[in-house]
Amino acid sequence: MRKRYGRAGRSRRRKQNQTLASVHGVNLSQELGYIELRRWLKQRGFWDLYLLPAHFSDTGRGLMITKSLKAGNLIISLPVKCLLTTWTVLGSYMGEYIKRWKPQVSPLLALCAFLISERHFGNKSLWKPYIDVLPKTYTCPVYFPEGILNLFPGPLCRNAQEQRSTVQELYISSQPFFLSLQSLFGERVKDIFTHDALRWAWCSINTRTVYMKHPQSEFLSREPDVYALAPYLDLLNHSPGVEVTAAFNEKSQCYEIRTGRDCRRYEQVFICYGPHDNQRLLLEYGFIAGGNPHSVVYIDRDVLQSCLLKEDKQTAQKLSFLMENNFLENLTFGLDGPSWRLLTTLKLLCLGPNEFSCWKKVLLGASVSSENEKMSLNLAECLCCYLMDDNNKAMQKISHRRCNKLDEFKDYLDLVESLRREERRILESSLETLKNLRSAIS
Ligand SMILES: C[S@@+](CC[C@H](N)C(=O)[O-])C[C@H]1O[C@@H](n2cnc3c(N)ncnc32)[C@H](O)[C@@H]1O
Repeated sequence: MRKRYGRAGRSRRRKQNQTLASVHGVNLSQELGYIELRRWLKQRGFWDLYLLPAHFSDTGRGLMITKSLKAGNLIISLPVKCLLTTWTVLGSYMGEYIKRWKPQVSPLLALCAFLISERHFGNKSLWKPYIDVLPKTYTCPVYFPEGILNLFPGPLCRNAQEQRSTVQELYISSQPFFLSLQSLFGERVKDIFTHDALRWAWCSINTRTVYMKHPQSEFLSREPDVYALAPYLDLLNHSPGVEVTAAFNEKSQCYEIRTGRDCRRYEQVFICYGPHDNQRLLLEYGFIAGGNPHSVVYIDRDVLQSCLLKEDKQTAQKLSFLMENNFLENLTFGLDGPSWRLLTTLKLLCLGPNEFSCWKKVLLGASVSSENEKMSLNLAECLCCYLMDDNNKAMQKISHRRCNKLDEFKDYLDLVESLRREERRILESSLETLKNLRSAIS
């Protein structure tokens, strides 16, 4: 008989279940797609009893380990036969077409074309069990509706637009090559190699490949050939705090990942995709990591300019000096306050007319005058408040969008909102640090 709980008890139980689902996940290994995938991998020499696909409430699909691991243990070792690389493509039915094509296609385009083609072949595809478990859609900016991109912070918005243009240009410039593949298909290639299909393939490669350097092929253009799609291994999610070593082992001919720390039984195993901040994670992988220690808030040049109180001839000179020396790039606030780069830039901008000759001192981290220290902290605070205001306005627009019941956009709005919330946390913390710094010098 089921136990009856009071309201507090029910709420406690719900919270416990949520924690369990986020930590332990719901085992997916009995679903047909994963049974087929594991059978297919076994035929190619990979079998792992301890690593199971599971759904986790906080990160979505990932891999759960059913035995504990010690630091240095292998998480996964995937034989080369399971990897999908440009070698696979060049050795396939598409290889002859690629080898003949001039100008040579890039490694990325070769992989995209192969993925699209294999998805199209469905049951006839040798890679079907893998293609079947790939996401059908992605949450990278190239998938975002135009109206929602404007809710991103400025620098991310620009990078997102660039990503859309990259895919659009690749689609347009690849048309002649796609047309050259016509004899492989019964249908019109225009209906197979659509913009939507290319966007899907591009995101599959961008979000899922592992780094694996291949020797330059004479049949491909000279762009770096560093991609390997790694079925099953690519179910591993990212956590900024974990340490792993990952590389192709020439001796075992397997792509291997080792854990840098102990992993507990029945928990999700994470790897680290790199020390990326949340804007980068959203741009490249379509998600953000809560509490990401690498996260920062970027300051645009025009935001900096609009916070400079009085713009005189000297300010213009200083700005062009800073720009020439690349000092206006990567100016950030982090959880521990303004970055060294930001503070140095602000100190340079706040040098008085008779302090201008001391710029080297500023670069060496020495104090020029208490007036300069005060003014640069004031400017930092002004920037922080400006960004906070921008953040509040974006949050208001997000909630306004939600009121308009645009449910189809929910996932995208959730993502922007999480990013904005994380950025607000950073700005609040930076403001606190700035207050402390100011009271320390006054
Ligand atoms: C290599 S795949 C990992 C497996 C993926 N979750 C899946 O279901 O196929 C990378 C993608 O997983 C998702 N992802 C990875 N780490 C995540 C995390 N910590 N939180 C949320 N999503 C994550 C992102 O969508 C990312 O583009």
